[in-house]
Amino acid sequence: QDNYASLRRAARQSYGFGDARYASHPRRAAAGGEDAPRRRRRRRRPVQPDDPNVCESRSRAGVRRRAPKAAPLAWTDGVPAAEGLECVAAPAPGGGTRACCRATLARAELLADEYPAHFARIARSAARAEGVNLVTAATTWRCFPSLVIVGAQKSGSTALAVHLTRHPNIAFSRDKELHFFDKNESLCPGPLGYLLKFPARDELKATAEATPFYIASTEACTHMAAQLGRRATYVLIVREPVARAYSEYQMKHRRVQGQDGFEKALQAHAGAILRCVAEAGPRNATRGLRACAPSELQALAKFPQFAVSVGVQIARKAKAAKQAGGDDRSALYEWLKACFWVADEGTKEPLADLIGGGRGAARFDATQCFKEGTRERLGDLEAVMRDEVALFHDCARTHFSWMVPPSMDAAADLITKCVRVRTGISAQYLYRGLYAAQLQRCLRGGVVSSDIVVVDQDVLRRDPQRALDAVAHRLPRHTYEDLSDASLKAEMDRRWPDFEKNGWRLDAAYTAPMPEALRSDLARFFAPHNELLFDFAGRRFDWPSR
Ligand SMILES: Nc1ncnc2c1ncn2[C@@H]1O[C@H](COP(=O)(O)OS(=O)(=O)O)[C@@H](OP(=O)(O)O)[C@H]1O
Repeated sequence: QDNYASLRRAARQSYGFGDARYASHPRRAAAGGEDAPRRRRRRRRPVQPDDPNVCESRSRAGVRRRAPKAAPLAWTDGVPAAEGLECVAAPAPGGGTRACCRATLARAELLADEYPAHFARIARSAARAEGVNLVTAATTWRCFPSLVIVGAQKSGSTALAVHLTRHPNIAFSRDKELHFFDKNESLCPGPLGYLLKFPARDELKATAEATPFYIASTEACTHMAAQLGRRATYVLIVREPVARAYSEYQMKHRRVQGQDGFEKALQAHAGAILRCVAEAGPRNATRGLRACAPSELQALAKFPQFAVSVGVQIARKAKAAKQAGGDDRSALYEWLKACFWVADEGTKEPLADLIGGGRGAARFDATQCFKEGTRERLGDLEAVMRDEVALFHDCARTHFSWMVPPSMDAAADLITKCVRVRTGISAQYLYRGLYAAQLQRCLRGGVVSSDIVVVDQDVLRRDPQRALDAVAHRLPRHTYEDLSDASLKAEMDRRWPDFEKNGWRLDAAYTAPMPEALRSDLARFFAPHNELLFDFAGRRFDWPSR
C-alpha cells in the first residue's frame, strides 16, 4: 500500500494531471470531479455458478458476461414463438412469411433490473440510433431476416452487402457480420440481442444481414434452418478459391502487421500507460486508460481491447489479493511492477522513479501483460498452403477409399472428418474455398437447396446490376443509380466507418502475385471441388483448373 501511495503521489506531482485530468472524464466531471461522493452501485442478486437459467460467457478481453437464458425462435404449425418475446408470423416483402417479434414488457424490465450490463450491451446501439430508451428499443417490433449472405469470406460479401443497403425494399442490419447463428448465442441467451441489430419493422422492407462465416461454420445452417427455415434466401457469393485463399492470407498479413504496430505503440507510450493506470487506481484502470491515454494510442483498433484487458488483469489480481487477506492497491502495484521495466538498464527500477522521469524510459511487457496483442502469427505462404493440401490428402487416404471426392456428399464427409473449423480469419485457407462441401453440409443442416442463391464474385464486379437482381430476386426489381467502386466505398465509409480497421479492406488491391507454381498446384487441388459446385449451381464459372 505504501508503495502504491508513493507511486500515485509521484504520478500527480510529476505530471500534474491528477484531479483535473481525471475529472475530465464526462461522468466524473458531471458529478463534480474526483472528490464528488461516489454513487453506490446497486447490489445485484448473486447468481449461482451453475444456474441453469443463466448464460455465462467471456468477452475476448476476459470480461465475464451473464445473461438470462431464453429458448431460440421456434415455429409450431406456422406460428413463431420465442421465450420472453411476443412474436407474429407477418407477410414478408417478396412473398412468404417471416417472424416479427418484440420483447415483452416484463422481459425488458427484468433485463433492466437484473442484467443491466447485458441489457445495455444488446440494446444500446438500437436505442441510440432510434433516440429511445433501452426498454422502448427492446419492446419495438423487429423482424428476422429474409435474406442472409452466408459467405464466403473474402469473396465480395461486403461489396454485395453495401450495394444491397441501397435497395429500397431491404433493411440491412446496423452492423455487418452478426455471427448469431454460428455461435451458440442463438441458443443462449436467445434471439433478442440479434433482433436488436435490425431496424424497426417496416412492412415494405425485407431485413437482411451478412455473416460470411456462416457457410464455413459447422452449426450455422442447422440453426438458420430451424429458426428461419424456408422464410429466407441464403446467398453464397463465391470467388475463385485460389484467389480467395490468397486474399485471406493478405488480410492476415495486414492484421499481423497491425498487431506489431500496436505493440510498438504500447512501447512508445509505456510511460503514459503506466501513469494513467497508476493514477486511476485499482478499480478504474480501464476507465482511467480511456480517459487519459494519448490519442494516438486510442486511435488504434486494438486499444479498446487493451484497455479492458488491463482492467480485467488488475481486477483478477485484486480479487486474489483480497482472498489472501491483502488489499487491491498492493495488487495494482504488483501488476505494474510485473508489467513495466526501465529500458536502458534492464534492471528493476522503483516504479516511483519511473514516474518521476527516472533514469530511463518505461517499457511495457506486452507478451506477459497483453497476450491478445501478440497472439497471431503468420506462416510462410508456400508452407501454409502446401501443408493444408497435404492435410486433406493424408486424411482422405486414411479415412476414405478415394483421393478426390466423387460427390458433394463425399466432399461434405471429407470436411467433417478432416477439419476442425476455426472462427475468424484463420489459417484454413483452402478449407474455406471448398464451397461444394460446405454447401452439402449446409443442406444436411436443413437448409433447402432452392433457397440458396450462388453468385460469382466476378459477376458482381463486371455486371453488378445482374448479380444484385439475382440476389434480391424475391423483391421488386430495383435499378441502382450508381454502382461505381467510388460510390460503393463512400457508402461503406458512411455506413460502417470502422470496417476497415484491423486489416479489413473493402478492396485491398495488393499487387504482389501468388507464385505461379503454387497457384497452379492449388488450382489443380481445387478443380474437382469446383466441378461439384458448378453441378450444384447449374452453370460454370470461369475459374482456371490448373
Ligand atoms: N465491387 C466489388 N465487386 C466484387 N468484389 C469486390 C468489390 N469490391 C471489393 N471486392 C472484393 O471483396 C473482397 C473482400 O471480400 P469480403 O468483403 O467478403 O471480405 S470479408 O470476408 O468481409 O473480410 C476483396 O478482396 P481483396 O481485394 O483480395 O481483399 C475484393 O476483391
